[in-house]
Amino acid sequence: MPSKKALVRRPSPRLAEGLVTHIERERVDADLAVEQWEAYVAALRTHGWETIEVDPAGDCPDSVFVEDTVVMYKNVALIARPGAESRRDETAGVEEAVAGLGCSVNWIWEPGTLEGGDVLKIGDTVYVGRGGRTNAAGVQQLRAAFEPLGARVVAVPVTKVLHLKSAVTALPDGTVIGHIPKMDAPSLFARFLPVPEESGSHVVLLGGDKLLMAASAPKTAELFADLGYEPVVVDISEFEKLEGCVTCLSVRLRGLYA
Ligand SMILES: NC(=O)NCCC[C@H](N)C(=O)O
Repeated sequence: MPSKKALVRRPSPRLAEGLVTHIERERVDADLAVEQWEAYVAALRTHGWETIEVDPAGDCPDSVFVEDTVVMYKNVALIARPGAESRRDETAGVEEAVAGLGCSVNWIWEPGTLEGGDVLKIGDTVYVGRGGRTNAAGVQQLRAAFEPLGARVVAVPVTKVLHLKSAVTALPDGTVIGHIPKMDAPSLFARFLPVPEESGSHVVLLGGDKLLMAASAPKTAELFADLGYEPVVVDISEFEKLEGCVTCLSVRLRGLYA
């Protein structure tokens, strides 16, 4: 039976200093951010996920975006090497957490850079965004780590958004969803459904028909409900101001031998 454990990481008191690359900086309400994070974690728990808090990294403003620090495939945790230098200190605590859970640990090494937000897994196909945070050496190292385990790694150019998963994720049946104006190469995806809002392209699969989504994508939530899915909506406005989305606030550990 697949594990239903998920890593999360409490927001740093320095959250408001987090990086902003493709959008204008807006003031972040740190108290509201903590409330929203708690509601996000509660939504995971309500839907059967055991959440594991990685030790907070108070000095790292972006550490709440825990997805960027590690990529899981089967029982292997590939520790990222963030393209953003200010995020490099985030990985130590995550490495400790995944090793403690019994994962086999591997690493992206210099000169490689890779952030987990650039990696979208659909079954054994692993799409990796080559963009501002993940370089060619990072893509090569991801291939070398996961192809021997049975993955097929597909590299995707990303120039318009922060990470691949800022532009596309996938429904439970593997249909890729994305907001076309933010995508470089929609034709790379064989079964593709366009969505009307940028943040509508981000879903976390909670199990069954349930999709965790941001409150900022009401039209897409309606579209998914009409297709027989059950949107579970959370407000993550304070994280969106820092280019975060629902996917980046957790790492689901689905391949663990629990
Ligand atoms: N996977 C993600 O979408 N991560 C969002 C990271 C946002 C953070 N402010 C950053 O620029 O690194």
